[in-house]
Amino acid sequence: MVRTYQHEPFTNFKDEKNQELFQEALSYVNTQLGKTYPLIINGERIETDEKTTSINPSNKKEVIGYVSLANQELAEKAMNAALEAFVDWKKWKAEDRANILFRAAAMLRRRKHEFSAYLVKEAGKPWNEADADTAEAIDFIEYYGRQMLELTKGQPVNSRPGEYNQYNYVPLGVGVIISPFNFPLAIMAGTAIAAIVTGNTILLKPADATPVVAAKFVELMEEAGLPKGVLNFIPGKGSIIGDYLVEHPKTRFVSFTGSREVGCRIYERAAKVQSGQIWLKRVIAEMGGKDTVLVDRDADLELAASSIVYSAFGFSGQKCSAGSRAVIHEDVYDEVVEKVVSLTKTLKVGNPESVDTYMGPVIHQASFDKIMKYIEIGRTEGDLLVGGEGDSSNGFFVQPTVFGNIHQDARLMKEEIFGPVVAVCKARDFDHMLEIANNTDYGLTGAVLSNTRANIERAREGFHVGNLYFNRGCTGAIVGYQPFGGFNMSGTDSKAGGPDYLLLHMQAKTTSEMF
Ligand SMILES: NC(=O)c1ccc[n+]([C@@H]2O[C@H](COP(=O)([O-])OP(=O)(O)OC[C@H]3O[C@@H](n4cnc5c(N)ncnc54)[C@H](O)[C@@H]3O)[C@@H](O)[C@H]2O)c1
Ligand SMILES: N[C@@H](CCC=O)C(=O)O
Repeated sequence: MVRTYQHEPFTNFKDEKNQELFQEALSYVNTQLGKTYPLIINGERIETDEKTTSINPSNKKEVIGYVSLANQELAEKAMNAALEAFVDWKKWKAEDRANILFRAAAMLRRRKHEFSAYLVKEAGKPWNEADADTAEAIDFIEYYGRQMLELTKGQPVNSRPGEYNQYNYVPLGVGVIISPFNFPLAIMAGTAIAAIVTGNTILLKPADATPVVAAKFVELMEEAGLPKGVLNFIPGKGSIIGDYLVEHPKTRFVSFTGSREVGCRIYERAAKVQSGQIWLKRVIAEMGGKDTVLVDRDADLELAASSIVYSAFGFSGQKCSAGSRAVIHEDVYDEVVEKVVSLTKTLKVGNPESVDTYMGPVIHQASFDKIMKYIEIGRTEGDLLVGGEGDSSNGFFVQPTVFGNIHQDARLMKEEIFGPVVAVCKARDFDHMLEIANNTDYGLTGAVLSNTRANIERAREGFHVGNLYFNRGCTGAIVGYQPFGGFNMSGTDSKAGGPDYLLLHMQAKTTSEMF
């Protein structure tokens, strides 16, 4: 019997033994840099002339790997491979599919630090963030494997005398999985695995900046026993193969995680029924956020300050869940801001290969430029309290930045920056705090620091986000504990790591037999 799901514990890097092991993993990954990675279509390795160079965002000169890029012809080849593989894979027993996942999870657990070390090098994640990303990937695999074992039983329905009714779930078909750079292992693996364990076959297009860790994961899934053609690995440019596959008449569903701009584009294009298409495509789209930490007048102010700081600056603010705005009751505003500023000043920014680095780089030049542009906007919209500087000479480093006295309707309060910048806004009372909390197009995460039960209950009902946290920060959802996904322009609220997630990859079939 499969043991009960429990989330993968995080590594304690205060323990010197763990530090040594992680250092060894980094050294090993250093010996692996600069390799080339092919597409994998129906198990066949295909090298293309056009390749993307994946670099270390902390050190632009360091190449993590060269990764082949698919064109439309190869995307078509991958589609055909996935269509063919679907014929057999959909008939596999759920237990057999789940067992491949459980094996993969065990293998990934054994190579945990190695995968995390790739995340340090390719995504610029500090050790603890990399470790959490790998742990979450393991969690998704373990959790979805178990969910499938339940879902395969179907749901009970009533039958009249002489009749036998059944209600079961069947897979959809070929899915296109498009993943973002910021959880290059967890979200890539979680979205891919959910589609596969439910009996679909997939085309996996990883993020442009982080294809190597995805390639390593695909290799691992092959080693775990995944049959050829079930997972086809096709890195490529969104504008070339992304649009092509989203519009393809044989695409049955698209599972996208990324920006609002691209998500909306996919949603619109997938909705158009193409010639030869015999279904309405499903789209799972998990998009951006503009997430808020609210601080009530009676909150624990130390906890409030640390919740603001760690929600804003974890992984350099590059989380859809990042607390990029703080709304503070006017009675405690000055005190909380002072604590936020002094805590921010203690954060060590630098190369994430060093164990004591709190914040590494942002992902690439375009991101660096965008964040620096928002810092300029912030200077005109409020008071720069700390940070504000960036240096992209060797890597893409931006100092953790806090702006105070930002008006509730300022751009810094409304637009996703996706970097280490937090806007702080003063509120008159709890009503005003809730009004500000709901004043964006997004609805992903939020946190409320309060010791007033009535206010907590009002927020529970009236703070319109998919993931709402009380007396803690607004990042760090755990698979199976805090299913994750947002409202409004944050996406389709798919709730990754939740009990309903796999159903999005299946359709229900009713059968009724007369005896
Ligand atoms: N809601 C969530 O669960 C969640 C989780 C992680 C990240 N995000 C969001 O993701 C964004 C950051 O990630 P990103 O910068 O990688 O996002 P992005 O939208 O730039 O890219 C995401 C993926 O879409 C692909 N893509 C680009 N153009 C495409 C097209 N025309 N057709 C198909 N695919 C295309 C990219 O190559 C990449 O693989 C942020 O907005 C963040 O909030 C959301
Ligand atoms: N699930 C992650 C965020 C994923 C998006 O970037 C969290 O809860 O912090």
